[in-house]
Amino acid sequence: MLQLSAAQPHALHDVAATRALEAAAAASLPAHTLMRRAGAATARLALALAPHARQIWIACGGGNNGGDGLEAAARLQQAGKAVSVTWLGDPSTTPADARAAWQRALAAGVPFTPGPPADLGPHDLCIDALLGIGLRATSQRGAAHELRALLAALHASPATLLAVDLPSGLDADTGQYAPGFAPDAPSRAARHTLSLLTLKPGLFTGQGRDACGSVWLDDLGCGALAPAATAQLGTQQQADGRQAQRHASHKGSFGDVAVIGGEGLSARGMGMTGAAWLAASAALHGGAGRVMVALLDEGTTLAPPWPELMLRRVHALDWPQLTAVCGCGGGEAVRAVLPEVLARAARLVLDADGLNAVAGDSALAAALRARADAGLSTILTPHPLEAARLLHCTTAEVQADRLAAARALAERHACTVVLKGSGSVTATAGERTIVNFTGNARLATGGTGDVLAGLIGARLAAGLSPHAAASSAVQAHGAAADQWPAHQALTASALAAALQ
Ligand SMILES: NC(=O)C1=CN([C@@H]2O[C@H](COP(=O)(O)OP(=O)(O)OC[C@H]3O[C@@H](n4cnc5c(N)ncnc54)[C@H](OP(=O)(O)O)[C@@H]3O)[C@@H](O)[C@H]2O)[C@@H](O)CC1
Ligand SMILES: [K+]
Repeated sequence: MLQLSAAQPHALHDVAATRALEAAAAASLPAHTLMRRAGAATARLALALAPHARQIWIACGGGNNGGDGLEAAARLQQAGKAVSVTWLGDPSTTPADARAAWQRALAAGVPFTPGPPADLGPHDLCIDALLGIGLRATSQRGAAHELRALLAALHASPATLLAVDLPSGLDADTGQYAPGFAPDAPSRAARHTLSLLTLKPGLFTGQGRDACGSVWLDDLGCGALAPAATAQLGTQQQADGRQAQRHASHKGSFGDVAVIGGEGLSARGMGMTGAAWLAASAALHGGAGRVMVALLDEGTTLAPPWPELMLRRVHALDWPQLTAVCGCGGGEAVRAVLPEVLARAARLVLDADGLNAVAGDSALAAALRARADAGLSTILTPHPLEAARLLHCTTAEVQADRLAAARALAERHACTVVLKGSGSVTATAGERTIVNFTGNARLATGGTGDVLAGLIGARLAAGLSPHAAASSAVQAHGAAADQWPAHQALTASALAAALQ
């Protein structure tokens, strides 16, 4: 068993791949072995998480996820713990593995109760074994009401919560709760999830991170049988331009980045030059050799906030040599320069208002699509609303399946897509989709998206492939936030300066 960290990448398997592994493993092992291992792993983690728990309440559903809970109950009872189980199953209809586990729990003397003990406290433990990967949009046997009542009790309890396989009601593929399953309020209790056999993508994106808390994996001894991963959690740390180059380097060795954005105050009375400066600062601190800034503020001449930055007009950019980061604070002014940017930038990171402009203009969308045919690389960095505009759907539809949305965008525009949000997703056609595991809610502050765009630009300029540049920058950006001192405000400009 291991506790997940961002230190190394992990394979992710969707439900179909996990089911295939489960079938292959079950076929090669004596009956009930997998569930016994699952129950043993759950009991082991329960004892490690709450060694002094006075009470352990296990809520078990009528399927095999409930069977895992029953198996754990038997073991915890044998270990001398005060366990109680609420089981929604029916011995005549429950799957064979779960029925065997129920019999073992009965034989071990586990007490069965209709609901949770009245006085569960913060030092106690609840185990959520209501629903695993067998979640369906609607239940067929009508136990749904009872199940939701037990889930509400788990969510409201002050006790540490350990979810078996995944938090009940969470879709393992998408990271979205099925309707009616999400907690009413964020929990203050500690949360852990013990993923069994495989790690599923839904644990790490959308609502998954908040639902799961700390994630643990036990492959039940079947890791060697695992099929090809369907996605990947995290990525290898990539050497950026500075580390990859030889001692005899010069500023041209690390690539040029040109940030194009920052609508001026005079255009519509809303100055957005800060976004361009932030992206430029991130590119500079992220290792770019030279950083140019082309502000969309015709008529105004501003001194750059750092002397290393070079001001340019868009028409004076040396397109074949540079990586363009376009759109940060671009407002409406970016629309006018996009035809040239899309046609000429050798490498392009398109962000924010650049994406909105493409979403609303079929000629720009066609120009974006044509870049791939011309051998020009492009990375799009939408947040969910921008992705929805590009896909001509709602934000809720994007969030309903973030991996699918990122893949659809990558396919449609023949480029790399970073779909931002909790568990950012990097997708490129023909590459393994990567779900990011770094970052936290402190990044939800103005300007951090501009910083990310600039950092991606620096890595693309340094020669990484679009997929590697995007995924490694997302990981480094999140890691910088994870390492941020608790007592220090996280601002986008400080984040840009702290990038490595
Ligand atoms: N077999 C093995 O060897 C291994 C299996 N493993 C474990 O099995 C888990 C998968 O088990 P599974 O396939 O039985 O599905 P599971 O997650 O228990 O859900 C089915 C139950 O949920 C119910 N239900 C569904 N939707 C509902 C809804 N919307 N609202 C309300 N109820 C709903 C459904 O009720 P029904 O709709 O049939 O009335 C049925 O009772 C997996 O996650 C892992 O933990 C591991 O131990 C590895 C070895
Ligand atoms: K569960």
